[in-house]
Amino acid sequence: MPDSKMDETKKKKKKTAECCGYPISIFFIVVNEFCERFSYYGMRAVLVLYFRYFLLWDDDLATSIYHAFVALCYLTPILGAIIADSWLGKFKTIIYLSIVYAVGQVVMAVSTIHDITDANRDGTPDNFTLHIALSMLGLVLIALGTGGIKPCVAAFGGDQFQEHQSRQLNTFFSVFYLCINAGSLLSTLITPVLRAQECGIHTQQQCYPLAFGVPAALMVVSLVVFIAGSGMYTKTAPEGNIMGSVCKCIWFALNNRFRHRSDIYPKREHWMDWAEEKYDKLLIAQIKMVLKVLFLYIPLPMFWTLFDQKGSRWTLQATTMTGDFGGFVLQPDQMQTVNPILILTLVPIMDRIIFPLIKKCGLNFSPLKRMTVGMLFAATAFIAAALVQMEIDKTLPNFPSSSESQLKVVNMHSESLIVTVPSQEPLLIGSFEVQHTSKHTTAVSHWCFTISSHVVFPQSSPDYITFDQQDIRLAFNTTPEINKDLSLIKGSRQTLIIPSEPAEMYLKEDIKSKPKEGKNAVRFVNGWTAYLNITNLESSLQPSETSNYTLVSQGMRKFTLTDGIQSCEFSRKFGFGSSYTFLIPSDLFSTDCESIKEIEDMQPNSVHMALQIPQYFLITTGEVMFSVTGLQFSYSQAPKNMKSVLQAGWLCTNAVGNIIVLIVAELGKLPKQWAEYVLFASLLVAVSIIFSIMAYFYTYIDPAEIEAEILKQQETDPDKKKKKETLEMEEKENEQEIKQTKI
Ligand SMILES: N[C@@H](Cc1ccc(O)cc1)C(=O)NCC(=O)O
Repeated sequence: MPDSKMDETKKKKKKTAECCGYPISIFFIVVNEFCERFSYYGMRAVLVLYFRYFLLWDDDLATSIYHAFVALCYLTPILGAIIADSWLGKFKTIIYLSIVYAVGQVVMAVSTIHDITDANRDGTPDNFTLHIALSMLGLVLIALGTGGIKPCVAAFGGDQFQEHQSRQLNTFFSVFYLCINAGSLLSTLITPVLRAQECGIHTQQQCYPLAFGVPAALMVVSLVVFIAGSGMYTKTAPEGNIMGSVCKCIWFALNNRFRHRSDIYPKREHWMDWAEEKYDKLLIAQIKMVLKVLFLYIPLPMFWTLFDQKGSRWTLQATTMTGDFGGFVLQPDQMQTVNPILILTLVPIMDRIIFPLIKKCGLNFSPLKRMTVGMLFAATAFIAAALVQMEIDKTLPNFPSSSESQLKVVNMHSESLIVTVPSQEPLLIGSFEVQHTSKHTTAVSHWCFTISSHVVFPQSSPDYITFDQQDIRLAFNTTPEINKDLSLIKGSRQTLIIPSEPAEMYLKEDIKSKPKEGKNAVRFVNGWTAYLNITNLESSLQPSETSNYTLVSQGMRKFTLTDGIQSCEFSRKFGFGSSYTFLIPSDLFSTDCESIKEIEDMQPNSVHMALQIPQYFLITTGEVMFSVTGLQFSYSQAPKNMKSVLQAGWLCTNAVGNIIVLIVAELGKLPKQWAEYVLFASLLVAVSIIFSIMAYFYTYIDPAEIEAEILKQQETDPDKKKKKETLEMEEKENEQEIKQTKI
């Protein structure tokens, strides 16, 4: 009896312990997956912050390395699958690669301990090279581990089920997906909190070691749980270098087909049948099964291209919205946790209610149909995102185009001022002219000119619009008229600060996009007669000086202003994404900071983050239909000895999707974000139509049945023995050739 058939028979005969119809070993596998996903997503949640604020990389480098790491995590599954199916088997591969993974997590956690190189005890590492080297080593090990075990764990879980448990097998993939999301949800909530703690041996710093240490510990737990179930698993042994045989067989078929390209040779049903002269029918049939599924996967990366943008584009969209939900405040990046929360509710609803209902209605909602509908849901999610974006666009400030400049004038002089700019009506700006709005006074002694350079200043240099003596005139009631040469940078917003001594006026550049991460940009103009120290600002402010912007989070923020002798406190509640210039008058301390006036440079965000819930709902419904079904489909349609390989193929669609996101992000963007969302939605609709046509021609198979059928035929086939002998002889010849070449 052939080995493979013997394994199959053994599997059928072996009675596995069951609970409610499920093999007990499944419990260890789903707990293992929960811990592993906790470890992976927990580490990922704080990774960019670690790059940015611990290693002090800039935004671009931090995000590029982050995306490269994620892409690597989805490319390594193919390696894990080859090791499992051809060499070690799934069980050993999971154990060995989990050890690599856990070591990687520990190395990563160690790399975040600032004290290991902080000899001067100033709270910052002294040897960044060591921290970078350790963290890169850690990340490579993690990518190898997490990607390597990923295709094996799902397939190994599937292997635990026996033939009579096909209903339970389908449920397993849903439960598996639930565990992934429960683990990731918990960790994305917990690790940022751990990071926000302070810890350290010599100095107290943000606690990255804890934020990375807990995921490392969970990975060790994951490994221990998996080993604990060791005695209960059904383990299928690898059948030699299957990937090598597959490649050789395909190569032979292609070559043979080419050699017999003339019309005199009779056609064969499939191009792989040209390998029949040399290779086993079973292997050819198995390769055909895998190729058929892999061909079907070609359009799938487009789904992931849209799906993975919820972590980037949608989070950026959230930074231009407000997250005040009354009882609690949601930060823009926390909005992503809506996805696993919805998964935890939608998977049971789909499995228990929606799919059975569809079945009851007599509709055949086959896996490939589900996946197509999932893609359409994702496309609709992007239409919803485009509609939200249009609402946001209505509230965004009118930023200058690349050929325009915007100028604002702030008059801190004691007299009113008339400003004249060519082709604009002269404007009168009172001294600290104020409108009383609620508790705080709002200065209205400013406004914006939007100046199109090509219209008003045709003689200007390419980068600057230069106001010459005649161009801008500032007239006070008593002071003589002042003319000023000003250089306005094209595409920027600038503020002309006129201090108490107007001749010392100067330009200060304004923020010209929404502040990052939904924060608020604030700055102060010092109208007090001496230097001032203000909490949260980098350095003290000289008289008449304007500080750079500092970013503050949403909520009540307190600033203490002191000149070294006197001090007062100024508090203000901030929303999301606003920008303010605070004018400090000369009566600051006598009014106990009450006289500080604010200029709203940029309105706080007004569109609510709750508007993103429909798009999250749609994309998550799409994910349940597409991803859970895809996982199940990849397992059910794969031959017994190539289950991990097809799982890896499935994960590869995700890697390609991620790479497309990277390319699209680098290539030019459409001028309007909503248009980009509509473009992506249209592309996915087009791709899902192609996929549905491909799916229409796909015939579902039962690989085990086909394999058994072929084996039965081969028992009675006299040619088979001959072919096997030829194959073995050729392999020997090959080996000898290699030996001789070496000599
Ligand atoms: N739904 C995702 C998991 C997830 C969790 C948290 C997020 O902020 C985003 C995504 C999922 O199930 N992915 C599959 C996997 O194997 O990780």
